[in-house]
Amino acid sequence: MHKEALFGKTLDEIRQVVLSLGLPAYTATQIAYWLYKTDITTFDDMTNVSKKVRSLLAGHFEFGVKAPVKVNESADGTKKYLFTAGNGKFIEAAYIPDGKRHTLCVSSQVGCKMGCLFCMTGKQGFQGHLSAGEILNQLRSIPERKLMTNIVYMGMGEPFDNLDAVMQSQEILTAEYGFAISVRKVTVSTIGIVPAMRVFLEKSKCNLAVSLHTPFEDERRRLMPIQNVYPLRDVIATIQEYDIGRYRRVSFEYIMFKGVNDTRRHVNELARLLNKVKSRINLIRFHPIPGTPLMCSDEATILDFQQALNDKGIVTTLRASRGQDIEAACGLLSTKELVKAQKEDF
Ligand SMILES: C[S@@+](CC[C@H](N)C(=O)[O-])C[C@H]1O[C@@H](n2cnc3c(N)ncnc32)[C@H](O)[C@@H]1O
Ligand code: SF4
Repeated sequence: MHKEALFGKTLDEIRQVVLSLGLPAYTATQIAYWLYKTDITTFDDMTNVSKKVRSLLAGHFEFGVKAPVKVNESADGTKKYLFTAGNGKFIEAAYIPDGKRHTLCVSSQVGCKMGCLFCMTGKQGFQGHLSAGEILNQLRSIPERKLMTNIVYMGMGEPFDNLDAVMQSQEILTAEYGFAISVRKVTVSTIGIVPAMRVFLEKSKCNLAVSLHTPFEDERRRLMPIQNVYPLRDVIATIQEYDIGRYRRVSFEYIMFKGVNDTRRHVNELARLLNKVKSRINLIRFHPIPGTPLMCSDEATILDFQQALNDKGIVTTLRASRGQDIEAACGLLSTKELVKAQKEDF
């Protein structure tokens, strides 16, 4: 019999479970503590819960955390963790230490439907949604979990194509009963799915990052098919409808592609487009993937581009390229494992 996982449930949901099993309400708080504040992995380890309750829980639920199946460590300290996601499927989480900042980049789906030209996860196609528990397990089950200061939903998949699980995982990530990470330290990256983005802007206080990559709509259409459904102008107009507040951050991600989106024309159009949007731009070096003619802009061009945007009054940062020696492009490691698993099947 397939048992539902308890890990990944909100405190309210745990209360429902507890009441349905005829247990006292306070048991819910105890269970949440063991799920989200400790590193135990079985009901038996819940030592302040009676044996009877533990076996009742074990009879109805699985605990729901699982260790990574593989880890690759880069010379710069970045680690890529690989998790199974059922039936020969794999997802990745990247741990990126940087001085006092410890960032975990989590996946929200197995593969992705969006088909961006430059993305290895996109090339895998869509294989499934992750549950809130599977998203949070990427944090819960790695040795560095207690160090983590920042969580970014920038791994495999489009978070706003799996909105319910992403919102639920965020609740648990930021709640006092959960992992208690500040909303200011959590960022969700999206290709710009407008209806889900609205829900997120209304209901969550976490930061938003939008993958922009070119200010010109025809160019963006070629890089990112989603442009046909939710054009950039609608994405930006939607963001402008909301009062972003003092602490919340909206940023635009911009991968630098040589000879494609790295000219003065692009700087000028970006400045025009983002003129009235309280935001910043985060430049990203393109991590090459097999089967695409796209290349990364050269270093001098990237630095000039950054300077030119800053000169126009747009706060522009350049993301450090990390983990280059361990399949830095998100989706590469899991693709390798997927191909290996498929070969073993034959
Ligand atoms: C993998 S996506 C996941 C989040 C969401 N689906 C999105 O596109 O924003 C996170 C970021 O990685 C970027 N990205 C994808 N492939 C890349 C590559 N080969 N090199 C550098 N960045 C890449 C995306 O454009 C996006 O800004
Ligand atoms: S960049 Fe994001 S939206 Fe595009 S295919 Fe990759 S994961 Fe999906």
